[in-house]
Amino acid sequence: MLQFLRGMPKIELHAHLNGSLNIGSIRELAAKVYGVQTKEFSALCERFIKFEKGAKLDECFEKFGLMHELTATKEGLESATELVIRDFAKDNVIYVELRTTPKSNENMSRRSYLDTVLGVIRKTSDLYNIKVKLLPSINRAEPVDVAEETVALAVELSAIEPDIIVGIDFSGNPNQGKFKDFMPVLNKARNHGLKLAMHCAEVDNPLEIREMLRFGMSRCGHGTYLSASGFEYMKEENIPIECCLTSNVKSGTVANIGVHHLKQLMEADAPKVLCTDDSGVFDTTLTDEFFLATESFGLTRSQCIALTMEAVEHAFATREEKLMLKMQIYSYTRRQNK
Ligand SMILES: CNc1ncnc2c1ncn2[C@@H]1O[C@H](COP(=O)(O)O)[C@@H](O)[C@H]1O
Ligand SMILES: [Zn+2]
Repeated sequence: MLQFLRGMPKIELHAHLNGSLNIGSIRELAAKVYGVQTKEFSALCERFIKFEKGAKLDECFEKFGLMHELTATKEGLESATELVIRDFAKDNVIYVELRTTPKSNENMSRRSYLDTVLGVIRKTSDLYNIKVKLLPSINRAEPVDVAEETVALAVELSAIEPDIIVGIDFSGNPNQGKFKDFMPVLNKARNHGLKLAMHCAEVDNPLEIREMLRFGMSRCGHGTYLSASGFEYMKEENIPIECCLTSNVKSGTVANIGVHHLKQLMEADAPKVLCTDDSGVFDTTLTDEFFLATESFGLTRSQCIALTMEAVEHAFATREEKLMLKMQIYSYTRRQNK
């Protein structure tokens, strides 16, 4: 099964750029950014992927600091973006929607942050034979005027790169910031034709969850705390839940893999996609996530293929792109069945 899943062409719809830097790539990047690698740095890396049992979601957000330091320069960000794209391609991901929060510091403005990432995407898609889209992220822990700048840039750049910038991600620590404050800016993005992928119901906040469902979205990140009626609503509206198994277990938003809502979504034939979230922080790959799903819920090969086809349906891609992706997946299944 593992071999079948490794070879399967896969679709990744929920991946944060900085969170997707795996340990090997962090070391590679650190060697570039800092010159030589120290023992202390290696020890730091080891600690970085360790999650104590009973870890809380808040702890995850502290971990991003390490990568943010490595990607604080144009060179660091360029290398990181290429490494992440390379690593997804190595795992036979044929289509990835990367999300990232544009950051400004003494080296870069938010515009140059996005330009840098876009430049690498343009350069590496063909090199690694992978289709890459970009969703600029709004970090809910930051002020609304930062979100406004991000959306203005996304709107402007999507007119220049409509094949790459296709949507906006709403993310950040769900225990910080109020969704309601971001509604006008998210609405603006939507009115400009950008799709909304929103982290929703990652923590138990019924009032906010209701506000988000009323507001609507194209895809829902996590949905770990959706109520029965919330799940029903998602099914009725054909809004897929982006299920990130390892992320949810390690960050403690589901008690254990056995009770993950993927099982419920499969049984209800409700829309869902399997994703990694932060493959670096959570030390996983999309292949690992599929394997975990087969081990935990008994998914068969054909169910894995069906899940992949479902991901194509929910991708923010054009009809032609979806057709090409489906053909690649179909041709893999035909080769396997020979
Ligand atoms: C664990 N579940 C999660 N829930 C909410 N937001 C998350 C997240 N995982 C990652 N991020 C968001 O993505 C950023 C890292 O990538 P970028 O610097 O943007 O590329 C984090 O700082 C956080 O804002
Ligand atoms: Zn996420």
